[in-house]
Amino acid sequence: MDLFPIFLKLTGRRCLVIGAGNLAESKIESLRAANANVTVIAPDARPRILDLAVGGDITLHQRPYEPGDLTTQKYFLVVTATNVPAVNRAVYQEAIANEIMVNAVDDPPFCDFYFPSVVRRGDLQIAISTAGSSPALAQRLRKEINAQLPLDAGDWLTDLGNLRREVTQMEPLNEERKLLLHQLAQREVCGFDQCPSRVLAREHAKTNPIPEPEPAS
Ligand SMILES: C[C@@]1(CC(=O)O)C2=NC(=C\c3[nH]c(c(CCC(=O)O)c3CC(=O)O)Cc3[nH]c(c(CC(=O)O)c3CCC(=O)O)/C=C3\N/C(=C\2)[C@@H](CCC(=O)O)[C@]3(C)CC(=O)O)/[C@H]1CCC(=O)O
Ligand SMILES: NC(=O)c1ccc[n+]([C@@H]2O[C@H](COP(=O)([O-])OP(=O)(O)OC[C@H]3O[C@@H](n4cnc5c(N)ncnc54)[C@H](O)[C@@H]3O)[C@@H](O)[C@H]2O)c1
Repeated sequence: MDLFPIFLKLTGRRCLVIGAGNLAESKIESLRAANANVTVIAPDARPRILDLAVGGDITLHQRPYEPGDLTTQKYFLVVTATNVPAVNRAVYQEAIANEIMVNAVDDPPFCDFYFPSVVRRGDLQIAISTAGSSPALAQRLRKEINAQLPLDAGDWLTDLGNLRREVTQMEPLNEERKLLLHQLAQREVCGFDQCPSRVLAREHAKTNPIPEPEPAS
């Protein structure tokens, strides 16, 4: 299956979850981790989901799904995770009819995207897909990568990203800048002004300065 891998920006986007059980909870958490605006519809909700609703972190409608629920608001994405396959399929049909991306959890024919298995350290995310061939393998690979990836990889990436922004302000977009950025991506980087990698970047900028603008004639 030729799936297209992308990382979506969901901040503030309206996302709807039908069902508030075990599987819904993990989807709600991953949508919230991306700062999505989450609405949940289910007659019974797990305690964690109730807490999120009470805290104002999500909107919860404690009732069964009704046809038309997907169009009361403009939703970007829908996840259906009830324990009633007929409900999940009705939600899928309504989503398709309204061109809304939909995932019926653990029900591949009724998904137009799949959830990956994810290893995360801050902004660094490694998402694993087997296209549904073996979720157990996706989970195993996640655990293996997780065990190998340093715990501070996210902090390091934050410092590296900040230094990269400094470099892109000091040097023009050319082959030398690209080589420097590859070099920095292999080094220790910290937030201090006198960090050796930052000193190296400043020295490098002297050999590759941003050209002066042409004088106006
Ligand atoms: C990655 C992960 C993300 C997440 O769920 O957020 C995820 N499943 C995870 C775990 C997991 N799921 C299952 C097991 C039992 C072992 C096994 O079956 O292998 C385990 C492992 C366990 O729990 O031990 C059962 C299962 N899953 C699907 C079916 C239906 C079918 O195969 O027909 C069945 C049979 C249901 C039944 O028996 O009725 C289908 C899907 N599951 C997907 C995602 C999508 C494809 C992912 C991919 O392979 O690329 C897809 C297609 C749709 C979707 O739901 O998006 C998460 C890993 C979390 C982690 O990292 O730990
Ligand atoms: N939990 C697992 O590990 C697992 C694994 C594989 C498959 N599944 C299947 O996935 C489905 C969901 O699993 P779960 O563990 O999250 O179930 P669950 O029983 O914990 O939760 C089901 C949720 O669906 C809601 N619901 C029921 N009817 C509804 C309706 N008409 N409208 C809106 N919400 C409704 C319930 O209120 C509840 O919140 C089940 O079909 C289950 O068999 C679960």
